[in-house]
Amino acid sequence: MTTMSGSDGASAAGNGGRGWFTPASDAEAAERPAPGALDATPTPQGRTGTAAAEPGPERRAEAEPQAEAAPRAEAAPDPAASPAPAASPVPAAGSAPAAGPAPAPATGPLADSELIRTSMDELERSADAATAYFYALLFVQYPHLREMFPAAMDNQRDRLFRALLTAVRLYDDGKLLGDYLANLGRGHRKYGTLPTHYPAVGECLMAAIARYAPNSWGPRTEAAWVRAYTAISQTMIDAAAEDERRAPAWWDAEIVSHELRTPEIAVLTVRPDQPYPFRAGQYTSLETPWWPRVWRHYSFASAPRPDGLLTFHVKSVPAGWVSTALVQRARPGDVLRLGPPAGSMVVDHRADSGLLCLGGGTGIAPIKALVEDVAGQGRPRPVEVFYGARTSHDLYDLETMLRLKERHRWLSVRPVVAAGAAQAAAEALAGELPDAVRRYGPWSAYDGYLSGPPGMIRTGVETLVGLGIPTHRIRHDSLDELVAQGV
Ligand SMILES: NC(=O)C1=CN([C@@H]2O[C@H](COP(=O)(O)OP(=O)(O)OC[C@H]3O[C@@H](n4cnc5c(N)ncnc54)[C@H](O)[C@@H]3O)[C@@H](O)[C@H]2O)C=CC1
Repeated sequence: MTTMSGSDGASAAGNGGRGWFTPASDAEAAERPAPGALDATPTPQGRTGTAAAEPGPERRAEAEPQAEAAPRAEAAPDPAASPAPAASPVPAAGSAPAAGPAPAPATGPLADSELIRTSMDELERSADAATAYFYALLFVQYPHLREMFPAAMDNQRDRLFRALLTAVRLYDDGKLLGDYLANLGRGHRKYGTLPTHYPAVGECLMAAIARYAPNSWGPRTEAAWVRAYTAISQTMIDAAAEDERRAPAWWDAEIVSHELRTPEIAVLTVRPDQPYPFRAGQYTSLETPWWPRVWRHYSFASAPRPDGLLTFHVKSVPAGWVSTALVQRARPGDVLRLGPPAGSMVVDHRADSGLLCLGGGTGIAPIKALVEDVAGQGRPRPVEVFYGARTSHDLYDLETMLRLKERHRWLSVRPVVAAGAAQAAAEALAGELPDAVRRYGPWSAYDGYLSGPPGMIRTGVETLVGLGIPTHRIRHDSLDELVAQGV
């Protein structure tokens, strides 16, 4: 992965008209791929195509717009009628990026990070309009890119802004930002995004920021953004290129079993067309044949198995295209498409500490995988699972969890039902999941693992911290991603 240091990456406005992504040297330019897009959800075209950025994992139970109509970008302000200020030149397709540009001079009164944050703060106030404008401009200027995106763009808009916000938030933490962007780059391989897409996206992004953050826009801010965008692109391109050497851009996976546990919840088992390496606690992105280019994230509900099969728990949510299709329409024989594994909610097997696991609803899926993972290590350590649901009827995987408990003496499983004692099964605790955890303990020697709806994760983390588990020992999937998914 490229380190983010080097050329200034300034735009035409900022560097005397050289244009963006000017190669640092001809030799490097010859060797490097051209930049790609910051946030595309492109069509899976070429299996081995290098990629752009995945805007952070959306989360599993998606709330999608109901009407599947013409692209929503049409509702955006007409960029042709009203050109953006400070429009920068389009770098030639295939032009090579600068080598490892620095994301920010970290010192000085107006470091890049400060300029970028100020403009993001202003942009955030018009986030919807800015993202709509961005996509409208992109599709007007580069119509061939339209087919790479889903027909309805609502979720896509969120994803772009979320990716930007995350990158900006992590801007001063080189390691975290690098990991995030590398993951984004790898994740975009499945879309078939090409490095040559990055300049187009960069140009339209700058135009949107210039238009919707006019008070903070100027040559210095523009130059800071160009440096940042160039660095971001390069990191993602490098990560995708590296990934290309060892993994396919996506996996086809045939459904081998489809089990309805409740009218809304299905357990799907799939067979990938080639080995799919992942770790218990991770998740993947999944595309169905019925909604091309619409990807959703689901956790693996089992640790890696010798037969290579993968299992997912899917709950259909109102207006959820993918989830509803997976629960109500999918059948054995249907073929899904999987992106690469992602996520860091994994067990450190070098440690001996106990695991305190909170699984809310279908959030129990990765918790079950973690339990199997610990069992597979053959080195017993205490694992305490609190499994929450609204009613006892919704504890769709309780039997499996109780069977695991019977097999492993180090495992405890406590069902928790939120809807009140009257509806609780005899053996279930009543109340919210985090409250139930408080009744047991002490937990300060445990590591926390949380998976479920965003509200549960928020209160769960607060609770565990209050019970003496430091934040660095608490793991969960990104809250931003859960929230942005609209769940
Ligand atoms: N399917 C999958 O692979 C995975 C799904 N998820 C997420 O898990 C969630 C599952 O949704 P549902 O099954 O509908 O769960 P749900 O909404 O029925 O809630 C399950 C549990 O969480 C508790 N809870 C909910 N909101 C809370 C709050 N604000 N404070 C404290 N406790 C709260 C409830 O009391 C209940 O015990 C979705 O958000 C999904 O994105 C997370 C990881 C994996």
